[in-house]
Amino acid sequence: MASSPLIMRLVSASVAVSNRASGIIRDIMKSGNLGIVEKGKNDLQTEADRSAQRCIVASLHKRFPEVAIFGEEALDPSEKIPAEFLEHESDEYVLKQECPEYLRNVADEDVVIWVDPLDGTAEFTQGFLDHVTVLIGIAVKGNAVAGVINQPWYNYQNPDKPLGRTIWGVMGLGGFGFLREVPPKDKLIVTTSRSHSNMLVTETVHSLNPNEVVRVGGTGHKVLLLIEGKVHAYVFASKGCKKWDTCAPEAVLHAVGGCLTDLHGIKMNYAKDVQRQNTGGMLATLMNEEDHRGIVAKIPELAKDAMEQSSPAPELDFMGAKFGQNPQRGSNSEEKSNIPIGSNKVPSEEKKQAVDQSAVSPTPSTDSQGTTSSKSSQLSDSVQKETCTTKL
Ligand SMILES: Nc1ncnc2c1ncn2[C@@H]1O[C@H](COP(=O)(O)OS(=O)(=O)O)[C@@H](OP(=O)(O)O)[C@H]1O
Ligand SMILES: [Mg+2]
Repeated sequence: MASSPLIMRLVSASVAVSNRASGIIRDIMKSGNLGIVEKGKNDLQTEADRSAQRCIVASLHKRFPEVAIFGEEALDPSEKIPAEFLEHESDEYVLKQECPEYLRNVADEDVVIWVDPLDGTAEFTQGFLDHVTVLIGIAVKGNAVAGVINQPWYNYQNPDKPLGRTIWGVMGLGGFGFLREVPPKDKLIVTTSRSHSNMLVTETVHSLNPNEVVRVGGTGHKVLLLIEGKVHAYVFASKGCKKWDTCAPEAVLHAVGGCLTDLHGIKMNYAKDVQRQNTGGMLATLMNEEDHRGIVAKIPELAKDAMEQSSPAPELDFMGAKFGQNPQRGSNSEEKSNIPIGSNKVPSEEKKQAVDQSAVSPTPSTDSQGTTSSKSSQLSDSVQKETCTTKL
């Protein structure tokens, strides 16, 4: 039997290796020996970040030696990797899926893999374990086309259910491993950073007149909130986010018809020679291009002036569609056998709901209803509620 196209082999290997990395992260937390190192201001690294990266990069490199892989952590490439860190298996369910036509002949040299072995390190060290994700993003000619988001502590409050989950997606195929709900139509819920906030980050969020602000850790976690329909937009007016933070989340968003751009509305470039920082800030939505651009238009000039203009990825010929015109969208389930988001096999009712969602037109609120968090003093009067999930 002919082997699957490179992209599907990469995704299936990434799903399997993300599960192993997730187990390593949980084991290190259980051991209580986090080995915290301060890389810079407000920038931590733990033994879990290091070990998870060793596992992911070594496993993928062994199987795909010609593919460029960049991980967040600067580690010694010559160090010996323990045998139990190497994942040799692939996810069979991924391999059974059909590769979208436009990705069938991708060559090794067209691909860059961006790895954040533990997104949300600050929250990890503080015990906000459900904010943690493992991110493996796959870019083709600079475009984020496939990604895996593994959440090691999903279901931690429900011991009857399996701990952890793996969400993955391929642009043109769909997104798998999660349930999507239509977000509320009569309000605007915005998510942003919990641990890397400042006046500009906060003011930019408030300029959108949100009814609710959800401050949680991790880029992966926030994009999960977006694709599950718990928030309408993820806004971050900071240059601090890096390519390994955004590549996998952006790819999963693309797979379900969403988009991630800088605050000027320019899409990110994930080619191997790009600068690592997303200096244009970031905006992610699961809206159509017009609505996404509507949010971009509301970002204040002050925030745009403070951010650089990103150099966009070259246009990828995606089945004739351009950025924001990804026709895929639908519903999904945690069960692997269920219909993937983005599949053309989406039932019509689910399709309708999803289309309705894309037409969300936020109603600005003018009354202050009080807030629920200690950050409440920073909120503008229009914000009714600010939330932060509880510690384990
Ligand atoms: N220096 C700096 N400045 C501003 N923002 C930054 C910085 N470093 C990382 N990030 C943002 O931090 C989040 C996750 O990053 P990491 O996975 O590297 O972990 S850590 O929390 O920073 O330790 C993620 O966002 P939040 O979790 O929402 O804060 C990144 O976008
Ligand atoms: Mg990160």
